[in-house]
Amino acid sequence: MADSTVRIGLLLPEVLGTYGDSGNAQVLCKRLQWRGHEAEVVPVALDSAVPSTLDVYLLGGGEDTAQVLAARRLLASPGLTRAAETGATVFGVCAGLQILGTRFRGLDGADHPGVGLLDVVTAPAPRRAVAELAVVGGLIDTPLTGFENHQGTSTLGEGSVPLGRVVRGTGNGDGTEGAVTGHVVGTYLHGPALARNPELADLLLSWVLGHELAPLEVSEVDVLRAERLATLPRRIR
Ligand SMILES: NC(=O)CC[C@H](N)C(=O)O
Repeated sequence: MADSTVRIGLLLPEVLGTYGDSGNAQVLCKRLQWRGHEAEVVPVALDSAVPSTLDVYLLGGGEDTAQVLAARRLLASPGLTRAAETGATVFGVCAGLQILGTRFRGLDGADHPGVGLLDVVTAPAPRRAVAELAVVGGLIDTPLTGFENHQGTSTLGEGSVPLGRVVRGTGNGDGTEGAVTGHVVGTYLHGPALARNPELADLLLSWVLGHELAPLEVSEVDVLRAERLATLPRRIR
C-alpha cells in the first residue's frame, strides 16, 4: 500500500448497487477502523476513470442491462485489471462475479466479454434462483450464508476454483458456488455477504494488509451470524 490509509474501491454503484452489496464496502471499512487502521470507501462512478491504485475493489449485483454497461466500462477503463495483476484484492457478487469472468450470455442470447480475472463463463438457466444460499468447504472453515437472486449459471475453467460447495440453494448451478483465482473472489452470496460472513471479510482484509488480523468481537455481528447458522442442518454448522 502506498500510504497507511486502506482505500476500498466501490465500483460503479449506480449500476451495481441493486441488491445492497454496497454494504460490503462499509463492512470492510468499519472492520479496519475498529482495529485502528485508517480506511476510506472510494466510490468509482460510471463516468469516471477506474483508478489502478486502490487496495481492494468491490463489485455488486445488478440487472442484466446494467451489468452489460458495467462490463463495457471496466474493459474500456482498465484500472481494475491493472490493479488485480499487481495483487489487489477483488470481490464481486452475482453480476459482479459474472463480469469478473471471461464471458457471460444475456437473456437475449448475446454473449458479452467480461474482464477475465476469473476463469468463469456464465449463461442463463431456464429458471431464476431466488433463495437462501449456504456454502461449505471453501476458503473459510465455517459455512457461508447469504441470499441469491439470479438466472445465470456459471461454469469454472481450470484457472479458478469454487469458493465452496452448495448445501442450500443453487450457486453456480452444478453444486459449486463462486470462484476464486488468487486474490480475486466471486460469489452469488448477497446479504451483504461480508456483513453476514465476517470471516470472509477478514480473509479479504488479511490479503489487503498482508498479515492475519486479530479477532474482532462485535456482539451484533455475532448474534446475526449465529442466527443465520442456526437455520442450517446441525451436521454442517
Ligand atoms: N443478482 C444479480 O446480480 C443478477 C445477475 C444476472 N443479471 C443474473 O440474473 O444472473
